[in-house]
Amino acid sequence: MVPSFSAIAGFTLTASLLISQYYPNYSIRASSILTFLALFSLLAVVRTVWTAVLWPHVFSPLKNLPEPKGGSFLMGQFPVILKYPTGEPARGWVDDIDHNGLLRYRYIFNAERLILASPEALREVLVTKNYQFIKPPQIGKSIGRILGVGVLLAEGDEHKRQRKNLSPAFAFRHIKDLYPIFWAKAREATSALTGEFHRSRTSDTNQSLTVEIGGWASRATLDIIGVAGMGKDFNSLQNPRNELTQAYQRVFDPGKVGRILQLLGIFLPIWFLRRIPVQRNTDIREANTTIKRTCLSLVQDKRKRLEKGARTDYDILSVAIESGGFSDEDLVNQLMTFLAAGHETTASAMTWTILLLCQNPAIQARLREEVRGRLPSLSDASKGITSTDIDSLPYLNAVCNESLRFYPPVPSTLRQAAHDTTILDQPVPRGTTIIMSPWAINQSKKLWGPDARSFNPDRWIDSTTGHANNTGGADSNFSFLTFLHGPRSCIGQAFAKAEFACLLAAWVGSFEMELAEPDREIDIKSGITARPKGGLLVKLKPIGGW
Ligand code: HEM
Repeated sequence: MVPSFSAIAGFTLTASLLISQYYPNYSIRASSILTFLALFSLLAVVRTVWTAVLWPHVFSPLKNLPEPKGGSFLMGQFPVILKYPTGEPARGWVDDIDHNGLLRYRYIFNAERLILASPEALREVLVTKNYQFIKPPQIGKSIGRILGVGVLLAEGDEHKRQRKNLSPAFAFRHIKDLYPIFWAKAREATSALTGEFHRSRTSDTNQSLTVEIGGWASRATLDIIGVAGMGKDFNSLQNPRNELTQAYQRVFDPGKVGRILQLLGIFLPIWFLRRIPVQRNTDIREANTTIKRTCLSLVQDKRKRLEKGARTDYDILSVAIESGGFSDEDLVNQLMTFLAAGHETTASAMTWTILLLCQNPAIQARLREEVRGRLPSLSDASKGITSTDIDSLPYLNAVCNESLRFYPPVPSTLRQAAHDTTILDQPVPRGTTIIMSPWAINQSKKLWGPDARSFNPDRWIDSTTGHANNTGGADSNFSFLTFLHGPRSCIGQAFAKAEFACLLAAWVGSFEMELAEPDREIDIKSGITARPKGGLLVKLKPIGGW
């Protein structure tokens, strides 16, 4: 195990103080500072030569794995990774390089990274040896302030315990009762958009309304997780300037400074980075205060209600309180996790789907026909929907699945080998970073066939029966990685799919949609979730008669 730079700094500081005190002849100009600097520089150079040159090029057991051609001697593929959106380089490598399920690439200063490129490799890491691979600890230290230190960041037995206590809230028998809430919020979003249309309409020629659809999606999904997950309506659809919405808006857009801080995190301790006086750090601090305060008041209100003997609710918060397994501080952390993990992801899915439907007007029209033909009108508030109404629409579900395949909201995620282990019999040293890229796997031609990179909802419909199929035609479940698999897969998958289908059905049934800037090239904004860079401007044209 190679000592970290901070360990080297600690060691050399102690050594130089001792040398100056007891062996002054060996110190540099009798100065402990100069001795420290000289010793630290020497050890830092030795460490760098070992980790950046000798280990990856000569000694590493991973050195013979296939890797992308043409990396820099010292920086490997880091320049390519930096240039393209998260997950994009891996998408090419998984298909273009011959491999047996594992690929290696070299990151900054040749730090080795292993891409899992086959269903077998993914199964081993996500299921068979799940707890041998942890989330890299620096993730918790950096985004933990926004994500909360809850089930998403817990490890080992602690993760098992938390997941078990939270699981009842996500069982389908409970999620199915939430469809009416999802539908009601979808209706509210649609009428808010229609209201905007009427307000902005200045003449009869002004037939459509241009909106940044990603912002609307985020506010709708934040309100949904509030009502359905915590029994609280944040009202961000009605009030876009709401404190919580703004807090998330700021932190989910890291900008250049955020990305630089993230890279510096590889070398410098997080406590130091947090103290750098840049706006990004202020934004995170303020967002953390707002989000924590909101979650604490939710926990306190819910506890009071339950103590007064109110009927037990079955939202995530009530289930977590009733399990008895969480202190108030734990509960605040869990709520922070669900708020963050549970709204930005689904909003990203909505945004990409609207883009795809604008780019494919025939698919949009076919979906609208199914929705308007089979679901009750949104304008009739007395007519609710059930889970069966939504789940029995084959084309709606096909479009949702295909969009989640095509643009997975989390394009890439990381693990780290907790100790020396193997994947597909390949020795993997402790500390190796493992990359799982839903984007690369979901669009791999090796796994999905030659049309893997086309948006084709029909792959999710059985051509003979016309019914939905659950595989999209892929041979393995592990070819669809959007929610991962195994004990650490997305706990909110059923929740997400249901709210996504309801929102999409309501929007597509109510508006014709086209891109406001059809010639603009869509760049992808990197981050934990992927979004179109600069937002997505869409022209909405309300269509009556439903
Ligand atoms: C389309 C929407 C969504 C997508 C694509 C998605 C995707 C994911 C992915 C890929 C992970 C695994 C991350 C990792 O381990 O590296 C994950 C975990 C998680 N997701 Fe989701 N998610 C979505 C919606 C939701 C919703 C709505 C909720 C809550 C209501 C939620 C709660 C969670 C939680 C708590 C975890 C951590 C699970 C664990 O570690 O045991 N997600 N999600």
